[in-house]
Parts: sequence; structure tokens; C-alpha cells
Amino acid sequence: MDAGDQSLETKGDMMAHLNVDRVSVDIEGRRIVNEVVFSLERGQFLGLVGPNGSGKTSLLRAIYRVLAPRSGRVEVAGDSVWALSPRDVAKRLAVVAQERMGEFDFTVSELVGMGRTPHKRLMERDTASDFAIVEESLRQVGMLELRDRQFMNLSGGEKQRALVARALAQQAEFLVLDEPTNHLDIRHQLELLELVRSLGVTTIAALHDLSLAARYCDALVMMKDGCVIESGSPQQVLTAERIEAVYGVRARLSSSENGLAIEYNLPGK
Ligand SMILES: Nc1ncnc2c1ncn2[C@@H]1O[C@H](COP(=O)(O)OP(=O)(O)OP(=O)(O)O)[C@@H](O)[C@H]1O
Repeated sequence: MDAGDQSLETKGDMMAHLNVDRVSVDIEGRRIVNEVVFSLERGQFLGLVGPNGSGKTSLLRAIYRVLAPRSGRVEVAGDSVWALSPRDVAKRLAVVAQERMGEFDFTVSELVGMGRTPHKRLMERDTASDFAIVEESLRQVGMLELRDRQFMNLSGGEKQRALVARALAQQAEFLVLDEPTNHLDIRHQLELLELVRSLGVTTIAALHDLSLAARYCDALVMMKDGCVIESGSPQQVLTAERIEAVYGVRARLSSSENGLAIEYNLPGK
């Protein structure tokens, strides 16, 4: 999806790794996601941006098979996620969701080990390979030293990194991240986004920081009121006019060493 490529805006692509084709979600009779269309190639990192309540989480939940769409299709490598079993979806798609910040009564290692579950038979013991994968996943998020701590006693940012490690241990071909940088300090935000990029795994992430989204994502989908306002390369999507129309803030964009710097102001200031 290079700049100027219109494929995100047109009808879903059968050959794409992720194909979201006219997906609508209704909750309690209200349209929350409205006819969303985009597709994503294998290995690409797509950022889903938009103000609070614009439908990002609801769209992601429809993609990872938790919230049934009212209409439309979500396909991973050509297979409808709603035609697959939850277990088969979990083999192919790893999720770090906002609602998973709960109070798990497990150690960090045990939690990350749960990422291996979709690959195992019922009651099958962990193998040396499972332990090695868990260890590597903990190392990748800088959590090796905290492996024996209780998950529920971790700080918000440590919990978030443990949940990312669990998703890595799942070794899925597809990653879905809902505000993965939530709770993370600046260093850990950069480390996490660098890590996701370096994995080369097809990824869709809801992100609030537009500069970070521009820096790390191959493509952006910007939503407002459940609709896609624009999609394409970060340069194409992030303009001062569009940010003002969607977020209601004045934005001054300038290029910086690392991509895009954005200065925001309330209207009239
Ligand atoms: N279970 C639910 N019951 C009622 N309304 C819901 C439910 N889930 C979401 N909504 C509503 O749907 C709209 C979209 O919410 P959603 O969480 O998808 O937005 P979002 O873009 O992820 O927001 P944020 O950036 O604040 O996380 C909101 O108005 C929200 O209140």
C-alpha cells in the first residue's frame, strides 16, 4: 500500500492477508461500525486511528471474532473468521485487547505460557519447545526478570508487556493490538512498536498517538463515528485539515528526523 494506492478504499481484496469487506456492527440497535472496507497485505502494519468512541475497538472485536458483525465479512488469508472455530482463529490470530487487563491469579510465565494453548491438545504438557518460546517472548518484551512475579501485582505497563509476550508466544501469523502502548512509558512505547515492526508479522493496531502511528505503520485507517474517513499511507491520511475535521483540534504538521511532528491546539487558541 504505497502512497496513492487506492486499494484500501476500494472493495476488499481476495488475495489480501486481512480483508475487511463492508463490515457493520450494531450494539443495542445503534450502528457503531459502518460499512468499513480495507485490506492489508502480508507483513504490513496497519494503524487504526480516530477519536474516542469512533468504533476502533468494536471493529477490532469483529475482526478477532468476539463481536459478530451485523453484515460484511472479515477474512484472514481468504478464510472468513466467523466460519472458523475460536481455537482455529486463536492459532492464526493473537490479540492484545483492552479488556484483558484483569486480575489473573498467575505468574507472568504461566500467563505467557497460555499463548501456547491453541497449539496443544487438551491436557497436553508443555514441551521444551514451549518453554523456549515463552522464554524468548519474555525476553523480547524485556520481562525475563519478572517471570516469577504474580501478574496481578504488576504495574499497568508491566501487565501490558506481559500480555504482548503472551501474544508473541502464540506465534500467530496475525497480530491484533488494541492500544498496545496504553500504560507504557515513552521508552517502552518505542520498544514495543520497534518490536512489532521487526517481527514482520501482519499487524493491525488501534493507536492514539498519530506521530507514532505515522512513524511505525505502513498504512493508516482513520475512523470517525464508525465510518472510515480516509485510508492509505500515513502521509496521505494525516493532513492538518483532516485532523481538524476528525478530532476538532488545530494541528501543525512538520517533518522531523523520525518522520512526522504534530503540534496540537484547541480551536481559537
Ligand atoms: N457493549 C457496549 N454497549 C453499549 N455501547 C457500546 C458498547 N461497546 C461500545 N459501545 C459504544 O460504541 C461506540 C464505539 O466504541 P469503541 O470502544 O468501539 O470506540 P473506540 O474508537 O475504540 O474508542 P476509544 O478510543 O475511546 O477506546 C462508543 O460510543 C461506545 O460507547
